[in-house]
Amino acid sequence: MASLIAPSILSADFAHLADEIAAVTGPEGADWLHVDVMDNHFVPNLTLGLPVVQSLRAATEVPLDCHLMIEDPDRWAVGYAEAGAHNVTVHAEAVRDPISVALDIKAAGARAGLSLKPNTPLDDWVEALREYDTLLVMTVEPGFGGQSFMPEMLDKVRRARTMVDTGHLTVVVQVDGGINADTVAAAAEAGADCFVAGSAVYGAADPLRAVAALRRTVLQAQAVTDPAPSAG
Ligand SMILES: O=C(CO)[C@@H](O)[C@H](O)COP(=O)(O)O
Repeated sequence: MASLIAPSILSADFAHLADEIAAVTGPEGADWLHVDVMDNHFVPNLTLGLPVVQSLRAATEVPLDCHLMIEDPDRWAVGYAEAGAHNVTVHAEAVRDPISVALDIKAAGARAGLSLKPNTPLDDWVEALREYDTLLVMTVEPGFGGQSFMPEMLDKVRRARTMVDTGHLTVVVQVDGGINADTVAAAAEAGADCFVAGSAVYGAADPLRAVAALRRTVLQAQAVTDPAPSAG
C-alpha cells in the first residue's frame, strides 16, 4: 500500500501558481500535485486547461495528477498525457469509451485514472478498471474545494482495497474531497493509498508541514491495518 499525498492546487492562489507549488515541494512534500481541470459543463465550475498544465510541467518536477472534470474526456485526455502529466484521470460518468481512453493515455506515457462520483457504483466499472492504474473515489461531489468529507464513501474505498489485495485490480486507490487531519486516518484505514487535499494544505499556515503531517497520520493508520506498508 502506498501513502501518496497530492495537494490540490484548486485551493492555491492562481496568480502565483509556481510559488504555491514550491510551497509544497521538498523531501517531505507533495508526492503528486493534483490539478483539477473543470469545464463548467461536467461540473458547475471553471478552472484551467491544457496550456496551464503545459506551463506547470515546465515549472515543477513534482508529478502532475490531472483530474479531468470535463465533458468529452475521450477527446482531451491524451493531450494531458502528451503535456507531461504523470496521471490523467477521466470521469466514468463522462467517458464514452473507457477502455480506448485508458489505452491511449498509457500509450502517450501517463498513468490512466478513472474517477467515480459519489453515486456511481464501483461494481459497474470493475471490468473497465482492469485497464486503469488509478481509481479515484470522490469523497465529495466534484466541483468545489472546501466541502465536507462523505464518510459513506469509505465502504467504496474498502471494497476497492479488497479488489486490489485479492489481485482483481492493480489500481492505486485515491480519495479526493474533504481530506484533512480529521478525516485522512479513516480513509487510510479503509485502504486508500493516495490522498488529495486542497484546503487542508493551502489553508494551513505552513503548507509543507501540513503535507508532512497528513503523511504521518496516513502511515500511522496504515501501520495498524497493514503490517508492512510501503513508503509510497
Ligand atoms: O476535485 C476536487 C473538487 O471537485 C478536489 O480536488 C478539491 O480540490 C478538493 O478540495 P478539498 O476538499 O481538499 O478542499
